[in-house]
Amino acid sequence: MKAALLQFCASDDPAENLVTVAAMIAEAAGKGAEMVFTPEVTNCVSASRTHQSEVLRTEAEDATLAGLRAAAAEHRLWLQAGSLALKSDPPETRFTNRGFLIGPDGAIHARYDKMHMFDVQVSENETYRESAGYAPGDRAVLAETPFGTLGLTICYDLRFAYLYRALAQAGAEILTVPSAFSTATGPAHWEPLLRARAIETGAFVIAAAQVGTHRARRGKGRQTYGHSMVVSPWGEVLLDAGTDEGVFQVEIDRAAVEDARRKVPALTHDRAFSGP
Ligand SMILES: O=C(O)CNC(=O)[C@H](CS)NC(=O)CCC(=O)C(=O)O
Repeated sequence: MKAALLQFCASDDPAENLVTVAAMIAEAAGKGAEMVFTPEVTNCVSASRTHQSEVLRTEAEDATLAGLRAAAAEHRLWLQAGSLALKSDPPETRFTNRGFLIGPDGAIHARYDKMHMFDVQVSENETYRESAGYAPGDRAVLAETPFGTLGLTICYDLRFAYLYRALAQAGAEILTVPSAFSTATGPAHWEPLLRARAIETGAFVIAAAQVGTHRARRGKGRQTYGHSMVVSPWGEVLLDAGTDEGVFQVEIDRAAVEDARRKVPALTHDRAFSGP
């Protein structure tokens, strides 16, 4: 499968971001991509809840989702919208951080709501309270494609290894981790966590990421780490996109999953244990 990861720097303006991402999807299609992966919060990177309340929409009314479905259908490719920030259906007043798998028919084949909320203080002046703005999901999601079974996760989920193990044991061959990783944690944590998840599960890890200093009309701008990555089931880094924006292509051969799991069948060696 020819995979294309889109790495870019979304602003807090969904209309502008849709123009950017639609052009990148067309570029990927022109290069022969069969499946395209976009980062977390493809539609809007914003630290202002007031601003988000104004520009975000429910899934049914979201123009980015409609635009991505149209692009997938136009170019006849599979598209993973890493996530979109959406308004939730009432009575939930917080937003939802939701990933989508869209088929070449333009239909939505799967949805995943991010489960783990980034509530951390990474430094004296850098605090995140994702759970104040977003309602977490509570369901792990597998999705079938002609190129293999996907296990859908998002960003901070990456730190919860048992989620990836559960997805792989349930059949995932490709684990996706669309992200907007912080520049405080990225340098030390991003690559080793992605490689560990691939090695532990014998699955491909595909992580399209936001990058750069995000322009914001309202509230503080944010910085993200970039380094969109693809890791093989053996743990090798097949792609590290660095900090440039662009379309990055990688060939994914699902036979590598079987090969890695035949050599090291750790996924079948779990032991029940008592304590601690
Ligand atoms: O806030 C939004 O609109 C969308 N959500 C995000 O960007 C989230 C929460 S701030 N980012 C992460 O999970 C980064 C995790 C991370 O950097 C780590 O685990 O170290």
